[in-house]
Amino acid sequence: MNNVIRIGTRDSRLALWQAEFVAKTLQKIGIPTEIIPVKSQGDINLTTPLYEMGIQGIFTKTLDVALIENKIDIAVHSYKDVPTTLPKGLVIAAVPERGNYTDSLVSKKQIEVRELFESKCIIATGSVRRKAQWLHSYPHHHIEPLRGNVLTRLQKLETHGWDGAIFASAGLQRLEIKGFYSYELPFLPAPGQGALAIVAREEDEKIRAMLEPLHHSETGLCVSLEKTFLKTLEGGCSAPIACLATVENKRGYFRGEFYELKNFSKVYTTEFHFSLNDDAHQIVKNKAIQLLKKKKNYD
Ligand SMILES: NCc1[nH]cc(CCC(=O)O)c1CC(=O)O
Repeated sequence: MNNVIRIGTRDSRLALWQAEFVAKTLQKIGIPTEIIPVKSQGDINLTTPLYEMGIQGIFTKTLDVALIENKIDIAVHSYKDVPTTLPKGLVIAAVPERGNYTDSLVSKKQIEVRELFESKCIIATGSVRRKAQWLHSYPHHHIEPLRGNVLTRLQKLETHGWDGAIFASAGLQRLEIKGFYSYELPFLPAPGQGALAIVAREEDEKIRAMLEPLHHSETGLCVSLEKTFLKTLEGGCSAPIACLATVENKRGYFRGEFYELKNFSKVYTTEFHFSLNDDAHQIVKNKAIQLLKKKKNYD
């Protein structure tokens, strides 16, 4: 290898922004980079809802292969798109500081809270988590399926008669979306939302060392706890899952929930503090198992 880090990324505008962000950060510390965009299966098939495709890591697979075949040195992903288990030989080498982790409702017209309660609104989202959370709050609304990258989804919102669509706030901010109204929602996010994962080959010590300055350890801990929560629950149910770990004044705080698939009015929630010295992963695992037991008692 010469000294240029080859950065692989999906070719959506958001993915390219994120890869360029990592490239700039590396350049600032004197490391030259080259960006190599790659098309992913998740971007090619835009009609099937993701949760029906039944493939883990649909957005990351092509880049995993490129890494293993040594065509790129690192892959930059949205952390939430990275499956709970990476292919053998690959590791998350760095997690930069998290951006905005919230979801936002985006609309063409201004929306008043009163309207949400009084009207039968049509809201578009392709995410079963967002659908569950939205219908939990507004059971009288209708959800329309919506897939595609951020810009495609905004174009569809522009041309359809929907009242709004739900997006990750981080994506809207990174692409500096203008011309729409947007409202941050109080929902718990998808595990890892708003954070990036920089994946490298496990054996590539040199690259891993170069990435170390980009790692934000609090973000790294929080998002990996969120993935542990997801992984533990995934073993026991296929329900929509949301959670958020935060650290304030050296103290951790975790909130998690999952929804009954056939009845979104039913939600199982947990919240607890964790200390940064504890085995926080074990605590999260135990709390997730307790939550699954609660569901079994109810069934
Ligand atoms: N599902 C696709 C995806 N993966 C990451 C983001 C945005 C950035 C992030 O959440 O980290 C998005 C767009 C969205 O959910 O609206």
